[in-house]
Amino acid sequence: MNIGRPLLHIEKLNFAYPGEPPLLRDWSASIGPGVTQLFGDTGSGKSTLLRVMAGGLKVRGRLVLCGADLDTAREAYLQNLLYVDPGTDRFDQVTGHACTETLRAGDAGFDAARWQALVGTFNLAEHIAKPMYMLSTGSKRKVWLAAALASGRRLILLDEPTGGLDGPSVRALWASLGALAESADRAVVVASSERIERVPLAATIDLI
Ligand SMILES: Nc1ncnc2c1ncn2[C@@H]1O[C@H](COP(=O)(O)OP(=O)(O)OP(=O)(O)O)[C@@H](O)[C@H]1O
Repeated sequence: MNIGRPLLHIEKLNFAYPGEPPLLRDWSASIGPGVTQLFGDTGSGKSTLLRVMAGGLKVRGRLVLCGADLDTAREAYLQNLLYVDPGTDRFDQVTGHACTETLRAGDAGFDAARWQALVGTFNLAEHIAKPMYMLSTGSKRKVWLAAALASGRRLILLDEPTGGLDGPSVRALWASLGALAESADRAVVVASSERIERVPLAATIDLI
């Protein structure tokens, strides 16, 4: 387990979808280095909370990532994180390569050798030049995961990352997350409705 300085501070968040009961009520947390699991049943709000952390939903409260306040330094905040909504159609019309270029833009710490190795392990070589709309759900997810796992950004947000993945890819994912679990200055938040037992967790956030 890593005990390090928190990278993401979350203070008194309040959020409700229009016409729905609140999902977050004065909710605060700190995310430190290593792997943190966001755990909860279906519908408990895991995906919503990731979207909030990624600055994609308007909330009341405060989010500060590596000293950058989402409200007052939005660009600096977003520059430090990587998140792809698994339901997005944002990349459908571009190739896996172009998608990766977008996800690594401005990321000085992006590890191109690691990315190349992941493309091999994920069996993506024959798909990476195709438009994303042609890829299966699992292959699309692998393109995003390869970019995320090779990223040098300080906060990586993964929503049910094993969804649609074959066995070897799931093992490669856990191996990469196992290495990130040792990190002293980078955080990964993994939303999952199943308890993670394959990597040592820095923390678990239970959404009940
Ligand atoms: N765009 C939306 N508008 C209104 N309600 C929404 C919207 N997105 C999600 N919800 C509701 O918010 C609640 C939390 O959903 P969310 O997808 O965040 O949960 P989750 O824990 O990620 O679930 P799952 O494990 O099924 O992905 C659910 O009741 C859901 O129906």
